[in-house]
Amino acid sequence: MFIGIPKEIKNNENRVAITPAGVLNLVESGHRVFVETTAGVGSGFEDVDYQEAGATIVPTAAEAWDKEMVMKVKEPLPSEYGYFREGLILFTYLHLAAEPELAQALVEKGVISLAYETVEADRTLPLLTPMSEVAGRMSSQIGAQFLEKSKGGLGILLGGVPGVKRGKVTIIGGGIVGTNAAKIAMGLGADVTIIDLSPARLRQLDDIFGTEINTLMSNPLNIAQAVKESDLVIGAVLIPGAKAPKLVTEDMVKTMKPGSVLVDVAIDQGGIIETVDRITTHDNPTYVKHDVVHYAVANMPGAVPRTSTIALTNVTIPYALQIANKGVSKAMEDNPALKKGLNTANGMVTYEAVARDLGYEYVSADDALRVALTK
Ligand SMILES: NC(=O)C1=CN([C@@H]2O[C@H](COP(=O)(O)OP(=O)(O)OC[C@H]3O[C@@H](n4cnc5c(N)ncnc54)[C@H](O)[C@@H]3O)[C@@H](O)[C@H]2O)C=CC1
Ligand SMILES: CC(=O)C(=O)O
Repeated sequence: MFIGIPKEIKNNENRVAITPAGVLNLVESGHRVFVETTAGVGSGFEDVDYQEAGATIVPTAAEAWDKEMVMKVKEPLPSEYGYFREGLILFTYLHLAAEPELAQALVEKGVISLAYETVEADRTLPLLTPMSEVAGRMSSQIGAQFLEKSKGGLGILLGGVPGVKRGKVTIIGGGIVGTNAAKIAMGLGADVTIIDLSPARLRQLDDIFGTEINTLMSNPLNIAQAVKESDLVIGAVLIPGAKAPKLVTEDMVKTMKPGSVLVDVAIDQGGIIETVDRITTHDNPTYVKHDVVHYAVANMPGAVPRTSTIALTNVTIPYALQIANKGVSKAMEDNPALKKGLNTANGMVTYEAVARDLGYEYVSADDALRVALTK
């Protein structure tokens, strides 16, 4: 199979969808990889590194996009929709429930799109996990920074010092992002509370962290109380594929101390905080509303591209190899985890939560692919 790797164009997105080691893997299996020039530079990989691994460097995005399968990191931006065409296999993060225009373009053009974030194996999301680990760890670091006075924050140190109270951090959603946010916030010495909807998950968190953290059941009363008392709130909820529920209301935000900080990591699925009304960028990451600092960057791992690119491609390449070796239909037939990744095919929406949230008819992956075979 011919596989194209365009350079990422989102603001400050320095990750790339493949490393030279990944190229070698694909080339050794008989495939050809076409990498847009300088695509890897932000992650520390030069064109020559890819060439030595067996890739062909192409001078333009168009020459990466015209291959049978395109691998990316972030969801395509409107300027890339022109590259879509019937039968193109697109393997990347998509977050379609929060990206209706992108969903429409993929459907209209008949793209076979597989979203990293909905590939699901044994109730885990293996292609989301490493980036959630990165973003979770970053969220506490970032929150701590924006609590500094010069950054618009309250002017507190999360760990306090002897004789001075520690800062309070509330993490809503105790999955991968939440657990990693808690590790770093606890390491900084903060007083940490995790809120989750799943009693089983709260029990696991209690087993992991012991009495060092507080766990709370997710309900509007507990969230309101915790948000009011917190210096930093981190949004880390996910309902796979679906638009994130608004769990922190504007009224709750108004009860926070001026200079408190909200980091809505779940912004890539639309965000869980009502006052997060825009996606921010690494160039301009925050805005202030009701005197509270809001951070809503949808590609947080893009700020640490070397770590993130390697972590991401460690998990994506084995799936890309299955698609390239067997063809997309057989690869999905053999691997139900990959089939869960299918979001659109042949003009149909094949992920139920995306179809429901965006108002499309849901067609199962099997039915959508059957239509393709009879075309
Ligand atoms: N902004 C960024 O750069 C990045 C954002 N993310 C996003 O972070 C979000 C979280 O991802 P993960 O931690 O990997 O998901 P996860 O599936 O590991 O964890 C989600 C948690 O939310 C909990 N939950 C569901 N409904 C809830 C509710 N009503 N109240 C409280 N908890 C609830 C679940 O029980 C689960 O423990 C996703 O939207 C993901 O796409 C991930 C990486 C980077
Ligand atoms: C998960 C995601 O969208 C990211 O890492 O940017």
